[in-house]
Amino acid sequence: MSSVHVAIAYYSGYGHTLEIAKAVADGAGSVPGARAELVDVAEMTDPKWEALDASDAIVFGTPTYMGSASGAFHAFAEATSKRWMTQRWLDKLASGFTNSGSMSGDKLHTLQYLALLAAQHGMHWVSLGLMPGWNTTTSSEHDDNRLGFYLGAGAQTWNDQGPDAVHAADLATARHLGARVATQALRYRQPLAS
Ligand SMILES: Cc1cc2nc3c(=O)[nH]c(=O)nc-3n(C[C@H](O)[C@H](O)[C@H](O)COP(=O)(O)O)c2cc1C
Repeated sequence: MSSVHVAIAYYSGYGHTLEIAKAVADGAGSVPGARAELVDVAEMTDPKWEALDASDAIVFGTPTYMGSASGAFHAFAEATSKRWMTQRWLDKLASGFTNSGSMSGDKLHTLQYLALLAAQHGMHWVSLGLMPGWNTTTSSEHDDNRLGFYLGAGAQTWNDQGPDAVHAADLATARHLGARVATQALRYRQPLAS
């Protein structure tokens, strides 16, 4: 069986987004033939860059700070320009997630930014692939995709709570995203029918 490598390139200032990143990795790693690797973009090293270069898919993750990706994630994104110059990541799969204090908190802008970053690298964006939850009188905040994103996974954690308070539904949604990216990476590896 072919195997695929899903890298989760994340930043987390206070540990909340790290919990989401770990759930994405759990989901990716749960797919037979896939392995997942967490890459903290605040501490990039040559081996970490090489791991991203060698991956089949990169899932970008960052908290939303001031309506966009965090400054540290932006610094990483700027550093990827060396890869952009040679289109080193051309045709890899990509996806993304973000987490913030408010239900909206302008997270969509962060996901759109991550998708643009992927597009600049010529990567293929994998959407969340879940119907929105918590949007009828009979649904609940415990539904997968409770915040109703399509582009990637969006999570919300209370500003006065620690990382252990990350919502179980957001973790489940993140696991779904990781599994979906790994599954798509395995499909993408299949030879084209002649
Ligand atoms: C500098 C800063 C800016 C923030 N801006 C936003 C924002 O625009 N929208 C929002 O909903 N939450 C915002 N927050 C809250 C964080 O997104 C939230 O605390 C998140 O869980 C932090 O994740 P982390 O622990 O992985 O850093 C901000 C927090 C900080 C520290």
